[in-house]
Amino acid sequence: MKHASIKAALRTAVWLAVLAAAAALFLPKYWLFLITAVFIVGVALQSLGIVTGRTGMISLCQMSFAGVGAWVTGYLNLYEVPGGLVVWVLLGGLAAVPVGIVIGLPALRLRGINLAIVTLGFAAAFDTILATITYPGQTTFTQVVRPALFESDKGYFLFIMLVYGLIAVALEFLSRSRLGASWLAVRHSERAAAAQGISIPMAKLSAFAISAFISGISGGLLAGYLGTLVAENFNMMQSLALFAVATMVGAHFTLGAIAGGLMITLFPELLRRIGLPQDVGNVFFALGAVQALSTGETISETWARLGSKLMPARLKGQKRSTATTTLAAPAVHAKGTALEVSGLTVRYANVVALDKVELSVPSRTVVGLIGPNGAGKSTTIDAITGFLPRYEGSVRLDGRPLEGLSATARARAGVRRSWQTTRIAPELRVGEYIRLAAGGIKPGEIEAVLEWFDCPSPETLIATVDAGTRRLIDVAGVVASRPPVLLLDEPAAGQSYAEALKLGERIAAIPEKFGSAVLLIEHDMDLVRRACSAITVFDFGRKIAHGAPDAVLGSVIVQKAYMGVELEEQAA
Ligand SMILES: Nc1ncnc2c1ncn2[C@@H]1O[C@H](COP(=O)(O)OP(=O)(O)OP(=O)(O)O)[C@@H](O)[C@H]1O
Repeated sequence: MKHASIKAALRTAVWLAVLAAAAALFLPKYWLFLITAVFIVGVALQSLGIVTGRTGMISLCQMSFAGVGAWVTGYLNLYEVPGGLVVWVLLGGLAAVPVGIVIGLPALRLRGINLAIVTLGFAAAFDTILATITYPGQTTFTQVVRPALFESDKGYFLFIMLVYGLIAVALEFLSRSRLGASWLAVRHSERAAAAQGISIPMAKLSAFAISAFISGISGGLLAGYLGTLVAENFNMMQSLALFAVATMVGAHFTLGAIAGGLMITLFPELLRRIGLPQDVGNVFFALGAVQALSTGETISETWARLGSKLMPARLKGQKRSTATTTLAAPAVHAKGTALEVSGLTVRYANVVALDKVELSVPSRTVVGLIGPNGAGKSTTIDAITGFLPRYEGSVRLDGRPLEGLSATARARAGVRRSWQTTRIAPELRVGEYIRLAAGGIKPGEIEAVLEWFDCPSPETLIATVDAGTRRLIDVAGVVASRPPVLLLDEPAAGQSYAEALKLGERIAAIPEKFGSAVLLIEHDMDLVRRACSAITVFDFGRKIAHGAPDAVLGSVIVQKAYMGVELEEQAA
């Protein structure tokens, strides 16, 4: 995984260096000056890519963070603080961090349009503040001093390319780190992310903080580019245009950020040359954003899709290496009852979904939980894993009550689950997902788990695998974390009959190979027979049977629950 990050980072660094050298050598002075702005805007777009593209939160105040960075840079320049532009820009970025965190706080509770209103409100408030103050050096026309080595316009272009490259490389590493994967997981499904033990507040606030830092840097770079700044450089309309372009191009991709920078910088130039009003640009950006939202695909993703069609199959990373890997020894958990549910009652308004049910899963066993549709099986899993606001009764893990713990805390304590519908972020690679799901797992162990489940190689993009395989990867991630208890909610959905039976065999072997106990919800009775040593049956929110699979599945009460009146009619 580390190897892949280094390769990706090197690739990015090399082609950016080639681009910089070609531009510096062949572009005329005026165009070089314009292209410098492209990459400064590209930095701002990269910052928005973190918060919006990667984490799925709307930020309409990104240029306000840039404004903070620019203001601090201008101030430090005015007072000739030692260190020069590099230090001032970094301090400007740091100054934007607390602002980013404060703006990020409402994101812990708000989503979508509500978060958009809050961030837009901040941008409007920032506009008002800027209208009453001036940028340091604005009235005295004090120019922000560029670093001595990069003073000329060509030099400053190379300086900007250096900064852009450093940020792009850092983001390559970040996007393949657990933090980067957790942002994508949060964007895709907050519930699934919490079930993996990810702290949602931490993921959201870190995204806002790092995004504000990079945006603050872009403001400082702009100060060095223009020399003096005015409030209009950072107003609300700039933030809105940035958001629209980021949505259109996919600013969390290095190429997308550059394409967005080109549009924002060169479009006004083009409009000026053909004599059209500048507002036409905003209309175009808005239409592009609507197009990307309605097709669900940004320009970068379209390029990637078309590019992958042209790529030879051998480069796509679908095949796992043939070398066989060995699973680590099973985890050692407490003996006795791993999971104990007593008197569990759940109501949805007038519907009693669960009525004082009892359930227990001994350690290192597989227990099936079956019942007709609406019997209360998923509700039981939701209650155990902390996804219901309230329930009556108690849930104990290795004898310890879980009441009062959030979903994240329960997952960290060792109750892990999969979902009826797969909730893996498609932008992740298989190995990144397993690492995200299983915490501090070693690369060799990731390979071994994937091999054991017959899943694609770690480098395979989730988006490229079919629904049945995604479910298998989902289960592999939960199993790889080797918790005391794992709850699998219909893991065979989307699999063929043969695949389901094979999965049944694998699930039966989980306690021995990984040390975990399993509570398995399934409708496929052949799979249940293969996997489980005991079965509990629910009907209408009550426990109606428990025991060995053959005895339970052969009992009249269970058959009646499944076939209802049909059986009564046959008996009559
Ligand atoms: N959010 C909800 N609001 C209201 N009622 C709900 C809600 N979720 C579940 N129910 C009701 O609670 C009962 C149990 O539902 P649950 O989804 O737990 O059943 P299940 O056994 O998992 O069914 P299936 O096999 O179809 O997934 C059903 O009557 C269902 O309609």
